[in-house]
Amino acid sequence: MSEPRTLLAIDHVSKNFGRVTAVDGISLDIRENEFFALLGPSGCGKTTLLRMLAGFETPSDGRILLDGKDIARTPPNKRPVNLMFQSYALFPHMSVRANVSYGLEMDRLPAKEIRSRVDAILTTTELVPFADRKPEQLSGGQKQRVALARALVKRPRLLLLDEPLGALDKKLRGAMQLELKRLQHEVGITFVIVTHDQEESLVMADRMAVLRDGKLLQCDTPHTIYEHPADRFVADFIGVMNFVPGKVVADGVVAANGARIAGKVPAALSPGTSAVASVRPERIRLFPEAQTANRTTGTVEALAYHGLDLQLHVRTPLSPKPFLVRVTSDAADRRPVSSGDQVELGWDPADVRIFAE
Ligand SMILES: Nc1ncnc2c1ncn2[C@@H]1O[C@H](COP(=O)(O)OP(=O)(O)OP(=O)(O)O)[C@@H](O)[C@H]1O
Repeated sequence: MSEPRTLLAIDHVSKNFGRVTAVDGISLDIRENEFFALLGPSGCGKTTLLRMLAGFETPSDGRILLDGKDIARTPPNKRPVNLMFQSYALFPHMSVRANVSYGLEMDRLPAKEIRSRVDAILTTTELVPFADRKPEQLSGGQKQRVALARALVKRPRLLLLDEPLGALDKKLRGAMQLELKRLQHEVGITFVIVTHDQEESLVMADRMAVLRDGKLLQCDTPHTIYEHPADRFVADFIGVMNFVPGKVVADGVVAANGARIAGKVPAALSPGTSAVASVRPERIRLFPEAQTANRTTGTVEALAYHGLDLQLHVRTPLSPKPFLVRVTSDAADRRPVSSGDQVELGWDPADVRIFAE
């Protein structure tokens, strides 16, 4: 397979607002035709970074290269970049078609070309039946698609989306996540989306960057970030993780109560240092086979059905917080458990991740 081409190179970019460093020396490459997510808790600097890509903020330091050309100081309207706002910013008095045509009319394109481009994008976004309606006559999801159509019709090299699904209810969000991904692949435009919703990035992104306090913690595929988080913060922020605090030994961590959790110790952690061993809820087995290396017993404190799986909270001697364990409903049916039961838990050393405290 050929190497993916870099469309946008963010090179040691920082942004200070007075004494606040909102973005702190971030470098990352975004590839052509990629669905890329910027993710992090509130205040981590993701919106500021997006605004610098759009041209609404100028970096205090560093370069932003689009196709190798530094655009850090190019005004927004001179960049082949479009920003879709969370509020959609549709013109209320104009029809869907007029909203979508507007940008091309401002660019003074020939009427025939405008018509064919607008028709094509209305079809892609499944808005043809609503072309003559005003925004107030549309549902939230339809408005979102109009905003998207309006941004895409200009054929930007890069489309920036700031919390694009933030205004939608949970069920519609799920549907639109898949819809957005489909559209992105269909139009072949690079998308950079900002979100604080880790589930959303896992579902949609080809690759994602996790930010905290203006710094880049990890940039990779959702799968790698989920399976091999760079540090404890990422492990905790993405998905659910069980943590066992303790001290490093050669081949694992010894918990406070003396139990040993076997796992691969990162080279940077020398024996005797404080660390946490961690394991995902779906990697834990109830009533494991005898040879399972890591095991503990605990008491079921609570259980909740989530359709396909059952989530258990199990109090163990390993950590102050109950372990979260996810078992399939099938497995739970074969050997039912209820609140108050004593259970055995087991997991493999290969599923253990060890981090500095
Ligand atoms: N114009 C500004 N002047 C001063 N400080 C700012 C300005 N814009 C952002 N900041 C600060 O920079 C930091 C990063 O803000 P930013 O909006 O980029 O975060 P965010 O990750 O997008 O957060 P949220 O998810 O809450 O929108 C915050 O501490 C914020 O208060």
